[in-house]
Amino acid sequence: GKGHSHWSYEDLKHWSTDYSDCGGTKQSPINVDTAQVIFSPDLRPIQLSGYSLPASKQLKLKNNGHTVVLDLPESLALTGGYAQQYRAVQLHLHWGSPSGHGSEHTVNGRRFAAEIHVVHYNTKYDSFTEAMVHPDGLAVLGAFLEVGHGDNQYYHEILEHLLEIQEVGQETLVPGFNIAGLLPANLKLYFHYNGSLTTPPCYQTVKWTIFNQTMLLSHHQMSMLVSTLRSPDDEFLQNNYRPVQNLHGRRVLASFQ
Ligand SMILES: NS(=O)(=O)c1c(F)c(F)c(SCCc2ccc(C(=O)O)cc2)c(F)c1NC1CCCCCCC1
Ligand SMILES: [Zn+2]
Repeated sequence: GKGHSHWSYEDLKHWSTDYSDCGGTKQSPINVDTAQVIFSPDLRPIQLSGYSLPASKQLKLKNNGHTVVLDLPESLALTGGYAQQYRAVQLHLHWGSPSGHGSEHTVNGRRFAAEIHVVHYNTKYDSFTEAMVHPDGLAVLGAFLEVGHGDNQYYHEILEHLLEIQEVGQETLVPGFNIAGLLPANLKLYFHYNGSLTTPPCYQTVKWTIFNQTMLLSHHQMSMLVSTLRSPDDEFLQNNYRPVQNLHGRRVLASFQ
């Protein structure tokens, strides 16, 4: 997109000179200190509708130089858990390298191997470009990825195509599948806070939901994720995570004790 391409995870200090919101007081990601979260029993289970897509529905998968993005149809709707309805825009991943973890959010200082973000916009606005400049404009669902036993069949639907989009700007088509399979089965246990996009323009317009349950991928799948895509400087695209940001007094809510 316009202006996105010249920033990098190496020169984080310049983000706020080019994009003023990046220096704001409601930035993401954050560290979740579980001793400081506020148990909020009124937080409802997250409900996903229309997430199961037929294989006939082709989805665009792109290496945009900063991550791998799967465009999502607006038919995917986020209903429970938020006061208003949100519709899907895209999903993407953040990861580390063979020698280190790369989730964006951390829990009690622990960084997980990787993190998925499913980005939605509030349907009271006409489009996500309009929504993303309003404080209640965006809702992002986040889940941590770790190495476990056996391949994850849902992540396989994306990871098996990474070789087709190794270079920046390359895109391919992926047959539809149940996108909900990329997120935990238990959508009741999550942290919730108000924050921002973790990339320029860093708009402070995201209601974040970070699930407590972690997704498990095989070791081979995780190594595919961290060592396939190339970045603009033709190195491996790795460590595409922003350091955690100061809470500046924000409270993190938890739907569980
Ligand atoms: N964690 S996050 O949600 O803030 C996030 C990142 F951390 C991201 F790193 C990204 S990718 C970087 C932004 C970008 C670059 C190029 C293109 C393109 O060529 O199409 C598109 C986007 C990325 F796309 C997103 N999500 C986007 C934020 C960018 C602008 C609005 C689009 C929806 C959400
Ligand atoms: Zn993200």
